[in-house]
Amino acid sequence: MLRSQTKLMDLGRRLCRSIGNNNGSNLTMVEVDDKTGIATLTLNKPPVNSCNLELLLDLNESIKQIERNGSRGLILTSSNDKVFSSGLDLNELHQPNQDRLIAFWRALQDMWLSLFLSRVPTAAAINGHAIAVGCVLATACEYRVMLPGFSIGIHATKFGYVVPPFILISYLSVLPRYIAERALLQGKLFSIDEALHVNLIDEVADGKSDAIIKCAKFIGSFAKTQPDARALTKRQTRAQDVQLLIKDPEGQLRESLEYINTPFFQQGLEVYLAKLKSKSKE
Ligand SMILES: CCCCCCCCCCC/C=C/C(=O)SCCNC(=O)CCNC(=O)[C@H](O)C(C)(C)COP(=O)(O)OP(=O)(O)OC[C@H]1O[C@@H](n2cnc3c(N)ncnc32)[C@H](O)[C@@H]1OP(=O)(O)O
Repeated sequence: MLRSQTKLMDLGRRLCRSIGNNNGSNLTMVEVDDKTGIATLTLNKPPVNSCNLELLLDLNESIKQIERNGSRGLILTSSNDKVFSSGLDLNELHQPNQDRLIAFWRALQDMWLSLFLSRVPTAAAINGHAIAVGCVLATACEYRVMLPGFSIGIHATKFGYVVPPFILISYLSVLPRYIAERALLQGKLFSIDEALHVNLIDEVADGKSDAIIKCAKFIGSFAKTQPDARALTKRQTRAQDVQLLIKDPEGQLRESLEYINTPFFQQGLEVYLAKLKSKSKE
């Protein structure tokens, strides 16, 4: 092999370094680009990145790991080329074991706070459908780039789910109130053109690598800012949004659990899950 070829291969190997998140699972993967210092955090729970307890814990650990290792930014994406995330794993909510449900909802609240308040610049390369909490993951980031042909939004009310305040806030942090309210009440899923029109997403990309490049460019726009000043300013800007969850996480947990355990919610969920299963068998 030519020396120049070996050099190129070494460079390729050096460009992205995988870092673990200490728990040895592959539910999320983190790779840091050695050149830019930007970490790509990939959701990797087949088939559709539905967020169960393990994925939420793993995601939270990876976000913290990225902050600890001094990465310059975080790009959230998916290993599935059709689905960014299908939202909460509905099996976690259906006839739940109460201890697991408590752990699950705590993990959801904690993960959202970690991502929403992350010290580093965050961007989502949305390379597939981003449904309900899938959309919440994207809106917790500071910037969104999406590929055409997919849907994004929170359609909970269509299926009889009330949305908890932090999910509401993740919409209100990127959309004007009247648009957020209307979309939530309609249970609307946005096409890419609609999402771009209301600024639910910032840019359209023509492929995953293009989306990652655009996200990296956004993160690069903070190169001349002082990281601590940026992080503190972000925290202050978002302080009101997180007040409820930070001041009273257990109260928020209790309210959600009470609602999830109602026969009304459980019956509706049963019908929805059956529909989802029969659709996937068509
Ligand atoms: C006052 C306080 C109130 C508190 C209230 C708290 C409780 C309410 C919570 C309200 C907020 C809700 C948030 C959520 O995130 S709920 C999740 C909503 N998500 C969905 O509805 C997505 C459903 N899925 C789809 O539409 C499609 O799967 C998708 C477009 C994402 C992909 O389609 P595709 O054709 O590629 O894949 P399949 O549909 O064949 O799915 C493959 C298998 O995966 C299963 N699946 C899909 N999504 C989920 C899910 N979210 N949870 C669990 N399982 C899911 C699907 O059934 C298939 O399974 P099988 O292969 O086994 O049949």
